[in-house]
Amino acid sequence: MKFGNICFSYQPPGESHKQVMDRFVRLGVASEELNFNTYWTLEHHFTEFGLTGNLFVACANLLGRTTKLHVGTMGIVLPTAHPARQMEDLLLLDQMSKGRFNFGVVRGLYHKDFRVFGVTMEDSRAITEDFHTMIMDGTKTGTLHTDGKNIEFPDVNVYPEAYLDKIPTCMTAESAVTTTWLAERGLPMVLSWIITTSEKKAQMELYNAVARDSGYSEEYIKNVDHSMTLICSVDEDAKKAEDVCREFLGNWYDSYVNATNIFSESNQTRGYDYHKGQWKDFVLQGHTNTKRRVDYSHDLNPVGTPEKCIEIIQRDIDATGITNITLGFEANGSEEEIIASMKRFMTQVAPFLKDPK
Ligand SMILES: Cc1cc2c(cc1C)N(C[C@H](O)[C@H](O)[C@H](O)COP(=O)(O)O)c1[nH]c(=O)[nH]c(=O)c1N2
Ligand SMILES: CCCCCCCCCCCCCCCC=O
Repeated sequence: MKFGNICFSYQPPGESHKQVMDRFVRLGVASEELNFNTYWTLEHHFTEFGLTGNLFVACANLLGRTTKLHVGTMGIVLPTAHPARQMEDLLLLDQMSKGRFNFGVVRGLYHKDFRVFGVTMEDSRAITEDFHTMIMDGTKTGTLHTDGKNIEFPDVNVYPEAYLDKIPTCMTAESAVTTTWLAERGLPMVLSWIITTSEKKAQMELYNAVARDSGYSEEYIKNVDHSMTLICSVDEDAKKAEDVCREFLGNWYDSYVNATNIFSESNQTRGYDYHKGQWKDFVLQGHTNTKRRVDYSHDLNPVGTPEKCIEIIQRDIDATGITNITLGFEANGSEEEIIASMKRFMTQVAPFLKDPK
């Protein structure tokens, strides 16, 4: 069983960038002190939704301040930077952290990122698949090679060479297309926090079926290091746990929707059907009302008493077989509440979670 802390570096109303960034660093150090295995960062640009635009820089700082903690990205928006630059950054962190960096990637959801970095958003899937393959192959051979479909450059040796024989990587998967692509390669998925247990189970069943058809053994499939993300607040007083997150999550969810234009009815961007369909379902369920959206989020995630948190997480473990659990304590708002929830999780929840039945 592995437990991680995921930190958005979201700037809530009334907080300065300095306060957000100071907390971001302190939560990373606290994660090691409280014996979390991992600390995860997210890449967002140009809005208050996330202040960490360069995750290699953010992770370098946290890896430099810690000695055991594994630090990962969840994830690098692969299509928006040159693969040689990303591979150099990856290899430097792998070497300098002695293998404590996890290269987690996403294909991106935010139109501003693509507009500013000069990439066509509708090409995000093809570019992500291309760049991820060339970078991970390059970490093994030392040479970065492109077939020229999405980017053109001569074969280059990229330094330093990898510290680890196999650098850990993962990719966030919400749609069946990404799930399938990862399964065909036996690569780890990061599952969403805002889908039901049965949807997580179905996603794992799809992955496992495609991985089998792609020739991976049952033993291999059983040991792929998938992770699931969850929002977490633990308190003996269930209502307090819910209320302490409510204001923060209400603002965060609004900021999320405002940061991307993909959910707008007039948006015609191809390649995001899953997200558009999910949002349409949410609208039909009344999630344009922030309170209802937060209520739904609370129903799906471990927010409440230790017993409720154990029940919800164990349900997902048993349904998916995933034992790499990444939690968003940041939803608790203040550093005091966040740390308190992290401590209660590690003493009153984590020790009681069991491997899948
Ligand atoms: C847990 C988790 C974490 C992230 C995301 C989503 C989820 C569920 N996404 C959104 C991401 O770019 C993308 O839209 C989907 O996650 C992947 O969609 P597909 O499955 O490829 O369709 C995301 N996007 C982004 O630009 N920066 C990020 O750090 C993240 N992190
Ligand atoms: C500051 C928010 C606290 C809640 C953290 C949520 C943790 C689980 C979800 C992590 C990914 C959410 C991604 C949303 C879209 C990404 O750009």
